Amino acid sequence: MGVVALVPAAGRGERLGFGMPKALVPVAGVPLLVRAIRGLFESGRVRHVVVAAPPSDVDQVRTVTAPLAPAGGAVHVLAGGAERSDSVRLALEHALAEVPDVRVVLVHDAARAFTPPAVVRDVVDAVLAGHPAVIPVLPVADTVKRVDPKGVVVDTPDRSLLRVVQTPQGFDAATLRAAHESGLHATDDAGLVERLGVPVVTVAGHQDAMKVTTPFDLAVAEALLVGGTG
Ligand SMILES: Nc1ccn([C@@H]2O[C@H](COP(=O)(O)OP(=O)(O)OP(=O)(O)O)[C@@H](O)[C@H]2O)c(=O)n1
Ligand SMILES: C[C@](O)(CO)[C@H](O)COP(=O)(O)O
Repeated sequence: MGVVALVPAAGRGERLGFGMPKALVPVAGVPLLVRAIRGLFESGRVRHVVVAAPPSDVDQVRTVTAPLAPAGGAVHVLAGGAERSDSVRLALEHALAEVPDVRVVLVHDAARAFTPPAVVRDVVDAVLAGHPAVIPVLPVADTVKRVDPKGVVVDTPDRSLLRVVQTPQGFDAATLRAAHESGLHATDDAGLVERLGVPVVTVAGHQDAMKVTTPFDLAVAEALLVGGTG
């Protein structure tokens, strides 16, 4: 099937403030990165994962992730870059060079460690059905304002047309490669693809796929586990 998942995991986790790279922070004893990779493999759609690891922790990441791979698959680990987009680009280059017959590429934040495997399946299946770019999204629950640089409200966008964007984001391999070779900048990979004029379609995300960014998010993640849904 040729599905490879890139996992940017090289962030420092400064907003979490745990004193170690966020991907290695344990929740109930299991690092976020390990949970994220397990979810990808449990989807049944992914055999190869390429992790962009914190440069200081590449060997440790190799040790903890190697046993996670299913038969016939592998977890590849390399040093990530200065920005998330650099980490994704490095992982993509590695995947295209080292993993045979890559047709679909997922990009999945290690920080979205509790993403249900069903979301992974839905994204992969939509790409395999012919969509070049697919992202999981949620509706916006709050009223949203645009403000000017002084914080004065400019207007109130129609929130029925707004979505919160999660990962994994799925792409056909050629589309993602073109996006990362474009020299453009965006805060997510779909943002690069959009700017190439390629249509990006949405599937339903899940609240458990939240990005663990702050200590509050970590507390929510721990509560999810206690509640048995994480
Ligand atoms: N140079 C970077 C920066 C981020 N990431 C990854 O991109 C994902 C989303 O980034 P974010 O949640 O913002 O993580 P951090 O950059 O670690 O957060 P902070 O800004 O608080 O340091 C994370 O899995 C993170 O590890 C990465 O691979 N390489
Ligand atoms: C890719 C992403 O998780 C989609 O919501 C998000 O854009 C990552 O942003 P960050 O600022 O690099 O955490």
